[in-house]
Amino acid sequence: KHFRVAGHRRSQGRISMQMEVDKSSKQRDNSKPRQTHISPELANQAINDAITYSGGDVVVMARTCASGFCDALQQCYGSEEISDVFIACGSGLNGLIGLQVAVELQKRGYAPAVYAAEQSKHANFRSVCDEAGIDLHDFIPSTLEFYYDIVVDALLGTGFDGGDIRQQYWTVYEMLISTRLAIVSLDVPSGWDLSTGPRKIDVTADSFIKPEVLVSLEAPKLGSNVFAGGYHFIAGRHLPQSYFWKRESLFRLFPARSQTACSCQVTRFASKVLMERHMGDLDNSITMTCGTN
Ligand SMILES: NC(=O)C1=CN([C@@H]2O[C@H](COP(=O)(O)OP(=O)(O)OC[C@H]3O[C@@H](n4cnc5c(N)ncnc54)[C@H](OP(=O)(O)O)[C@@H]3O)[C@@H](O)[C@H]2O)[C@@H](O)CC1
Repeated sequence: KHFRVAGHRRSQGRISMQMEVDKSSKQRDNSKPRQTHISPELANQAINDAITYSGGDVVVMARTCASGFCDALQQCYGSEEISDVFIACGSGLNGLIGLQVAVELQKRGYAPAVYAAEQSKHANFRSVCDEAGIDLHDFIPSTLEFYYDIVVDALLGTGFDGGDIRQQYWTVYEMLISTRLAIVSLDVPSGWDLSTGPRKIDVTADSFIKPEVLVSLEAPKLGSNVFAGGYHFIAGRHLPQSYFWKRESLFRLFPARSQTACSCQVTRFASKVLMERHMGDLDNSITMTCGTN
């Protein structure tokens, strides 16, 4: 229901979707190359501006991001299909949003459990989890794959320094690399470089996180260009698209801005699956095209 389709029409055996776009699209300068992912510098600036937009309150910002993240997760894994969600949180804002994801998922009928790798810089995880009735772990259960259906990766985001993963994170990081459960990553898959994605050394060793779903916040980061999972959403959109294309050339236009809902999916495969869900059973022989791909 969050995938806003303005209308569709059949022509020459194809269905083309017209998606709502920001009014800012009318001001685009088409002489500049189209850019679809933002640089680390702009990503970090966007964090501060998103917080300012939220009245300077990181918890308010985190809740908005969490709500959009949960919309995305729910579109891929409905609460009637899965129940137990293991959420790995780091000490920064990424982890704070992970905590808010747990609270939101609990309200939506899932059974989330939180793992905190390190003490948070932003919240008292114990009191939030106790108040919401959410399990808080300080260890990774050896039976993880037996008890949980999916894993949320909210460990390291744009604040990852690009160096070796600190020792406190090793156990959970190893789990995220080796688990057979599907991973839903928040903003940036943990350990990925903001510009290039998984580091070369990790790719060579085939030792990096491969999420099935990626939920970018505000805008996709350059490194997510190499994301090869099935579904890529954007959520937590505090800032208008014009914010990005004014600062960094042109930005791909996404469907109309919504603060809480995940408002589009970036991956082609996801488009087809989601459109099928939204439009009912479709003839498989019909090729679908989507304005955002
Ligand atoms: N982009 C956007 O548009 C928006 C982004 N937003 C969100 O904000 C997040 C960024 O928040 P953030 O700055 O708190 O960074 P994040 O990644 O959560 O924390 C990093 C933590 O990890 C640690 N750490 C660092 N290196 C490490 C290492 N090698 N090994 C181990 N640990 C390491 C580091 O510790 P420190 O070095 O500081 O002691 C710090 O505590 C971003 O991901 C997104 O979710 C929203 O605000 C909305 C707009």
